[in-house]
Amino acid sequence: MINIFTEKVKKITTNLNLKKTILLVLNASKGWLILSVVMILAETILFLGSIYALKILVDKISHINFSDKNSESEIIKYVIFAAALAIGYAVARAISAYIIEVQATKVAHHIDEKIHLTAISLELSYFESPDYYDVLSRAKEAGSDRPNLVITTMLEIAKNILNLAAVGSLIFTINWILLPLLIAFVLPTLFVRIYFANKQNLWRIKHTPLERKSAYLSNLLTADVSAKEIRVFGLGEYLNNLYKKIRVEVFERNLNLSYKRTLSEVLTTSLASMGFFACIGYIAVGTVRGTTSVGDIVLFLVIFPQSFTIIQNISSGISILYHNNIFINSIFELFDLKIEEKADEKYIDLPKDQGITLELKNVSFTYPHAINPTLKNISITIPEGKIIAIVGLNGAGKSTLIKLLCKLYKPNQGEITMGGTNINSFNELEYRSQISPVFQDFSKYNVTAEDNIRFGDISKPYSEDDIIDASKKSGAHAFVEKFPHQYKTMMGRLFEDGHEVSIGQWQKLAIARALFSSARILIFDEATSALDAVAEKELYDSFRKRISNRSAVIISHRHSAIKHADYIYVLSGGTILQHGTDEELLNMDGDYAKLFKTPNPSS
Ligand SMILES: Nc1ncnc2c1ncn2[C@@H]1O[C@H](COP(=O)(O)OP(=O)(O)OP(=O)(O)O)[C@@H](O)[C@H]1O
Repeated sequence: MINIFTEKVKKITTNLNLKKTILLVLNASKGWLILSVVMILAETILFLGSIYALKILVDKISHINFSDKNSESEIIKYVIFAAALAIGYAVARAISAYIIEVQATKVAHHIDEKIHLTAISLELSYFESPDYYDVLSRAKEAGSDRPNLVITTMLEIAKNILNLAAVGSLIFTINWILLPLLIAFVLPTLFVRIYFANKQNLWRIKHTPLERKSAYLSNLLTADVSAKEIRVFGLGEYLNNLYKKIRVEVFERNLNLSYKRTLSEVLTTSLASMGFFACIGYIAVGTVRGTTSVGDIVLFLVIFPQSFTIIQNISSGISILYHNNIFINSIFELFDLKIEEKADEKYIDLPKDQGITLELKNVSFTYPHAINPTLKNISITIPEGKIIAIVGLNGAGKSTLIKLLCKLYKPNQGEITMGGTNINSFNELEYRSQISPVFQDFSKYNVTAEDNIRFGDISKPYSEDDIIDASKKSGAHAFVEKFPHQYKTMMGRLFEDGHEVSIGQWQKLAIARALFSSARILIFDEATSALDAVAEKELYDSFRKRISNRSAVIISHRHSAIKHADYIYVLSGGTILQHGTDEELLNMDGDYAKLFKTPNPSS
């Protein structure tokens, strides 16, 4: 699956993905999009009208009959008419800008939401792929405004094409030769912009990994999690130099492209200016010869800068479309992943009568991108209502096994069953609602203390008693009740009035979270590693009472945590070496006895 994804990423081309973008924006804000189109049409009509009114005004002034008493009032009428159109144009532009702003916000929210929904629905294995992070980082960058920018740019291009057609027809009324002359001089600007926009996009695709690396280093230098080590180990300067090296490399690679683009733009805009003066000369000579009017010169002087701006706008609009295309593609790439994953899956209900005994049958597993398997031919049973412990040295594969039990990864060989049915047959959410883990690298949520606990089952109706009950069982209640706002206290220091606690206290909140859930299987992966010896002993000595009749899987390096388990598996190098009760294993001459027979101070 990862390989398919990598292939898909490689296939990103610079083709414009306009149809999908339009549908996306229509989905987010149909009404506002229609309004934008209407306003753009109004703007164009008013723009044209105001310019043409100006030309008529100048012609009227230049042909004025000074003996005619009505001519003054007639001129004023034309001035008022031209002014009204110009004001109408200004108002239409302001309304358009407002509509576009509202539309942009709506689209940005819609896309952010879709990106989040897609990210949370992806299998964990996607997070193993650097390609995924490249696409995600581009999609996130694109998320807030780019699809809308593409639509507004398209509307702008459409508006400018309409304006150009209108302006072109006005130029045509002066003299037909001016139009092809102008196009010939201005067109190279357009081509140069499109060419370099395309080059810039290819450059961006190539450099996303480098950009991500520098963003990572920048984050390391500024984030709180790394602040302590950076100071203690004096890593600041070293990391900053690494960051600077990447920035300089990216800058230098981009410089060459920028240099070529600037040179080409200087040449093409000079050509356009030559065209302008050639036309001015042509009309000026025509006026002297009496073939063109003063109004024509005024019209041209107003129109030419306008038409030049319009053509510039069209070309920069096209370059914006290309420029944003890679980001838009990344968004669709991300959205498409979800559809691929979830299609055609049919689920069966969770077992009711058969119980929830979990069984791993000859399970083997290799991480995506890894060469060697982490788990080899593992068979373990977690009977309903029993406490099972898994023991092993660092890197033995214990946490990996937990990830498989949580259905975060699927085994490459063998199967995991619940109540005799392969867990792949169950709906993921439903299956996971039966499993409540405390991960080794549990999350510290910067929300209230009670929400830290409620996150164990957010669908459960709010009950303060249940929250406090779980909190007491985990040992968190003792410190939470001392907070000024008890369970309403904000945890962590990211937000105002936040209360930072020790790592052991965070861990107690994580345990309370797992206990709060109604899941029938609890998993404690090094869940008490930061607890003091007294707190850990208290927890495990009455563990059965605390978890009532639920099943549990405990992973720990401490004998005190596992000795009460009903059955213990010893894992080494991804295989089960030994299994039995604590007493049986201690009496065997194996790894378990070596680890735990000589009591250590913490056991
Ligand atoms: N995301 C990953 N991608 C590739 N390989 C991984 C990944 N996570 C772990 N591994 C590999 O799997 C092996 C087992 O890791 P695991 O975290 O399951 O060990 P563990 O028994 O829980 O160790 P510890 O006691 O240190 O927590 C590691 O040696 C590592 O090489």
